[in-house]
Amino acid sequence: MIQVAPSLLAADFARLGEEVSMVNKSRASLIHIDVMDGMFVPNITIGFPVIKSISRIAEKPLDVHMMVCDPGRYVDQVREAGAEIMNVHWEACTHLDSVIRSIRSAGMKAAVTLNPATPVMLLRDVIRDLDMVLLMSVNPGFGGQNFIPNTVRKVRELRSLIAESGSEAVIEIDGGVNLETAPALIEAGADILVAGSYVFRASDPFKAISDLIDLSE
Ligand SMILES: O=C(CO)[C@@H](O)[C@H](O)COP(=O)(O)O
Ligand SMILES: [Fe+2]
Repeated sequence: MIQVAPSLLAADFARLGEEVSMVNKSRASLIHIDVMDGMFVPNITIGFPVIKSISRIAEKPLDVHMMVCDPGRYVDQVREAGAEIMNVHWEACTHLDSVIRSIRSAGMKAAVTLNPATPVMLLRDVIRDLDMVLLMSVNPGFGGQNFIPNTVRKVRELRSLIAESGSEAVIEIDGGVNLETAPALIEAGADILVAGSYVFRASDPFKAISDLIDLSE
């Protein structure tokens, strides 16, 4: 069954506690948190003090998506903030193998994210060391963008790479996910769908999460 990770980027930050409580009570599997530094991507979002506060009330594991330059600098801070999964961009790491090792040594699950223009095959030599691969289905930096259809082909390619290599990595997709774009992703082999605007702009966010999960039944 498909899993859903609501992205808090689309939440109302003035009511962040209530939004996290909503996710706690929903059928979502993870809480997705987008950290942006204004360098790797043009936008700036939230940092460690906010993640720490979220982790105090969150009843689902925190999936922290680091859209920052040289994310290996922050492994200890991400762990101390309460993350279970640390997602780093392939494009932001000069020494990716070493960053993956330090994330796992810190006791977190290691995830690598690929931008839409970054080929799946570039993960061939690290795929067995990953717990998750996140494919961006929009260019990172902002919520509410349109889904890039080529992602579906990348999911299939990644599914084959995982099978051939004997990796246990799960496939997460992020950007423009909704009831129209999700079916092809599920069919292609995605495991987890991140959804921001689709969930938090819905009149009934609980139902929105449930409807996405029910697509895979
Ligand atoms: O990482 C990002 C954007 O860079 C995402 O996690 C967005 O927050 C997804 O938002 P929607 O496209 O679902 O509105
Ligand atoms: Fe994200």
